[in-house]
Amino acid sequence: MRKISAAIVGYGNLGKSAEKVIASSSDIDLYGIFSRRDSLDTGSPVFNVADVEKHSENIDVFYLCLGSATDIPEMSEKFARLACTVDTYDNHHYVAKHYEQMDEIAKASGNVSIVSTGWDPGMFSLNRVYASAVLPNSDQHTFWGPGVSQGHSDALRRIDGVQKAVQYTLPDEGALDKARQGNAQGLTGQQAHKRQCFVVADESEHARIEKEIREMPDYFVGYEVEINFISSEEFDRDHAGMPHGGYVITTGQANGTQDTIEYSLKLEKNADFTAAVAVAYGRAAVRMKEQGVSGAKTVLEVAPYLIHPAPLSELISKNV
Ligand SMILES: NC(=O)C1=CN([C@@H]2O[C@H](COP(=O)(O)OP(=O)(O)OC[C@H]3O[C@@H](n4cnc5c(N)ncnc54)[C@H](OP(=O)(O)O)[C@@H]3O)[C@@H](O)[C@H]2O)C=CC1
Ligand SMILES: N[C@@H](CCCC(=O)C(=O)O)C(=O)O
Repeated sequence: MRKISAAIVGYGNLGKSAEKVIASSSDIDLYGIFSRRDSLDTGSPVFNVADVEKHSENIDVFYLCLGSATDIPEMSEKFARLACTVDTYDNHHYVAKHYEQMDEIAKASGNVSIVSTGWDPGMFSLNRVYASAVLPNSDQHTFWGPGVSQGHSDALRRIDGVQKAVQYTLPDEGALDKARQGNAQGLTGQQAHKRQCFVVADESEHARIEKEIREMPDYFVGYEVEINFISSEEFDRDHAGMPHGGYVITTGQANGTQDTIEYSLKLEKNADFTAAVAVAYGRAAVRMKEQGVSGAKTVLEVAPYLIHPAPLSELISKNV
């Protein structure tokens, strides 16, 4: 069978992880990496994003490993005109708008754009829907962390004057217990998490940067936010890891009897897992296009077998 020809767009944490996942996927070849920078520290072919049209005939799917805060809204449409795309866009507030915009372009170009893959949105979205479908009057809560949110860290790094930054999402353990016991009705995500930031910047910029963080909609407004300015040395020493994870907890009743559904992830490196999910969805994008589908799709609309490298018959006999 012909291998899928894939390209990575953006070579940050996610792009680097996607490169490794593709290298270990026997059905996918990496055509190259498109970046806004001219040179990257990689053995893979590197091209400038400005030249993408020259290469697009050779590419089945673009993995858009770009930041959600500003890159995806500004750059994703161009790639959907050229081939299938997969992204991990995670600003929940604007997912529906992003989906609509990508749908229009992907339909017009005859491609499939799978939006907002990864784990949240992504695997957690699937689990929220599976659980609420079978327990319709349930109480459902999502908890993240403790761990590094790449989306929030990227948003911090987009602030003028920020040299390095990371954001840890810290769940309220008491709220987590209450959700497991079915006693957390009305609890919001903002009440259940604290956002802890470590930022490297010139001292003269601290006050302005702190204000911009606290006033950033969708990412920080409404949360308890802790901001720590630290030295570049301390940052490199203490904040190199990228663990994360979390839970989707659903409690409710089926026919008057009590049920709890819990899906959990414990990730040593957020970027590696997120890339693994995105790369799997690239398979689905290419297969759906071959089946005559076009337009944008969320993970809710992609049949599970389409993301798996094994044939459907094998999956049925082993797993059903
Ligand atoms: N849905 C989900 O579950 C998840 C989603 N995500 C999403 O993934 C997005 C990307 O995260 P992440 O990879 O950590 O973000 P990064 O900040 O590491 O990378 C974002 C972009 O910045 C550019 N960049 C990276 N490093 C440098 C550098 N040293 N100098 C200049 N530019 C650089 C790259 O583009 P270029 O090569 O063009 O310069 C890259 O594509 C997040 O915004 C988040 O929304 C992440 C985890 C989970
Ligand atoms: N989209 C997240 C993954 C989900 C965790 C999360 O949303 C958070 O920590 O706030 C990320 O970018 O790391």
